[in-house]
Amino acid sequence: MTLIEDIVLRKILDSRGNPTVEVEVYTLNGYGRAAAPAGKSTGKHEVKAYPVGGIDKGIEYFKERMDNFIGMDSTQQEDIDAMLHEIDGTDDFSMLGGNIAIAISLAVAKAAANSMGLPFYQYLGGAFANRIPKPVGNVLGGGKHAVGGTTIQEMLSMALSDSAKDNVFANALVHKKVGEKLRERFPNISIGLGDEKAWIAPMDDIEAIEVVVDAVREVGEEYGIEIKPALDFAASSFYKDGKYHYKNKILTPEEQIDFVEDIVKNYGIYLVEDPLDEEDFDGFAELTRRIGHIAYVVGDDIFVTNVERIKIGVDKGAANTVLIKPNQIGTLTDTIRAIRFSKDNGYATMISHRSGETCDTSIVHIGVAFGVEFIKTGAIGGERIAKLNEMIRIEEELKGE
Ligand SMILES: C=C(OP(=O)(O)O)C(=O)O
Ligand SMILES: [Mg+2]
Repeated sequence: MTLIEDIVLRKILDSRGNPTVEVEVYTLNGYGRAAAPAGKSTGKHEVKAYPVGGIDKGIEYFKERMDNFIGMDSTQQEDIDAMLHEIDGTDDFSMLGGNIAIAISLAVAKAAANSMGLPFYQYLGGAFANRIPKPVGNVLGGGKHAVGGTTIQEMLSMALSDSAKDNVFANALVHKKVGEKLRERFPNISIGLGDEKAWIAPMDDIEAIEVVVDAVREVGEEYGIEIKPALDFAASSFYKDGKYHYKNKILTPEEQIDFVEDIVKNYGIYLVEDPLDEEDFDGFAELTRRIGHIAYVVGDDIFVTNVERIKIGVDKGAANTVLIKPNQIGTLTDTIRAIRFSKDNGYATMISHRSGETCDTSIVHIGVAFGVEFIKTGAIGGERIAKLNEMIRIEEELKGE
């Protein structure tokens, strides 16, 4: 019943209007579909999204080797993912493409879940899959995701109540409130949205942080919900020649650590992602010593969902939270290993969308299945609300409503 009968790959649009890959897997009585997202501020150590020659080349490469998968049991995820590694034959998916690998890997798992009549999160996590990660939503930003915005890539709202529904709505209200503040401040300028549908405005980083911190406080007070501000610096994007290049200043690595520490302490920032360059494990460790007791220090580009790199972080005490992006590593098995390894070593986890997205909701299900603490998947926007609304549905299901 769970044996794979067919696999279909196609090119579809992502939220930036670029091509991405969607995969359908059929068993005798089940079906699963998954699509890959696309990063823009990608980590140097991520697997290759596509082989040289692009998406078409990767699809062709898979089709020539698809017979290996026909007849395999879709419930044997480790075997499926081992086969993906085997047909690729490299350690960075540079022949098949990590995006094609992850879409196949997830579509197989979804087909298995569907064949067994289970919701995806329950198939993956079993009876104890009952906690919804807290949503962390991008409300104002810049970096590589927006021309003319802040240097810091993302300024986010983290609603922390026990209700996923209230949290999702609270983050959307913070987004709205930030928009109102920007319109008041820039009455004669058109204000836009970046790749993740966060606002973009011509402000320096501190001005923008102040707008977000105020919006978070006001919405929190109005609705009686605990909401905290968070930042994703994506610092590798503006680290050049040993220095951090902001719009209005250039900082040495030591000054960057002081700057992040000051911001966290002065503005009550509860989570900082990629505050330093992706190779600076020692800097991450120093910053974690200084602020790790009051804030989540998250590694994205530095860890790239890769157990080998997370292990270096654990050994050095770098960061206290791991960002989980399935397409950074290319298979569901490797993603789950990264989550488990992080948790076993006392790190928190945050599963994440990419700046280029589809309406695929797999990250929500993985987050619920494995007790991931946070999920970063925007505050508004079609491809973002696809995931946020899925959280609301799963919460209802878990409560038996
Ligand atoms: C979501 C992010 O951006 P991208 O997908 O462009 O890497 C991020 O840096 O956390
Ligand atoms: Mg990031």
